[in-house]
Amino acid sequence: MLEISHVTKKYRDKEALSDVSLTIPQGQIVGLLGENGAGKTTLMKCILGYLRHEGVVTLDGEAIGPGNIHRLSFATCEHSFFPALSPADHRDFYQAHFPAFNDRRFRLLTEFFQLPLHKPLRSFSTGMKNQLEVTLALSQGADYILMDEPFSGSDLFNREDFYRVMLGLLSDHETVILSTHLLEEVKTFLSRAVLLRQGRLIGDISQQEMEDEDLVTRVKQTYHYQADRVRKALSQLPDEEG
Ligand SMILES: Nc1ncnc2c1ncn2[C@@H]1O[C@H](COP(=O)(O)OP(=O)(O)OP(=O)(O)O)[C@@H](O)[C@H]1O
Repeated sequence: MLEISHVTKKYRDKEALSDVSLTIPQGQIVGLLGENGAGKTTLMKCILGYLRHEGVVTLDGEAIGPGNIHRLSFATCEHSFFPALSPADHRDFYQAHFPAFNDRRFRLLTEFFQLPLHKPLRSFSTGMKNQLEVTLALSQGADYILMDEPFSGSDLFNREDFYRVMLGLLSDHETVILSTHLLEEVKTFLSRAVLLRQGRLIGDISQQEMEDEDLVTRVKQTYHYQADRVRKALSQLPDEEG
């Protein structure tokens, strides 16, 4: 059980997270949703202990630290790997550091994404780098897998097929916390959707609620989506551009 209690994070005078509390049991696929700048990445980094913050994050009652950090993995869209090393080099590094590393899963996912195993990452496209991030996060042997917009740069077919492969791979004790803007694509398989706005937790939607009401409609209502903002923007164009 991951427990986030009263987490507040300030970057100088900017409050990026305000008193966020959330309990995430094992086995859920949690969508972390919110507008640009809502605090999704910041929350993931606070969970992982990468950022100093107020409040407490615990895993099965223990603060996140050297004794349990291996139980969390992170696929970041900021790219965390060594550009001169290949996927195979990264696999060796992970195998040496994470006793529960799942090599079968690594091979399956690198084959699925058709990632060249022996080329340095500097020769990879953005989508390929993200795919390796996801592959390693899912192969580490963690039971809380955090993914921050993992599909940016991946084409539609790779994303849709990947969701299916991921759902087939995950075991009951694995939890995925997935930050994404691709609501339409993920709404069918989320077990829960957590909504952030301006650093505050403003919604926690269960699977049952998502079955009762379309997630995209609910999100638009929650964020007071301004349906006429496109018309307003276009109406400000001079005639010759319109
Ligand atoms: N290193 C930083 N220094 C100062 N402010 C920051 C820093 N990182 C993030 N912020 C601010 O904190 C807020 C939350 O940012 P964060 O990256 O967590 O949002 P996000 O929900 O992940 O956004 P996006 O969907 O655009 O990736 C934003 O206002 C952002 O400008």
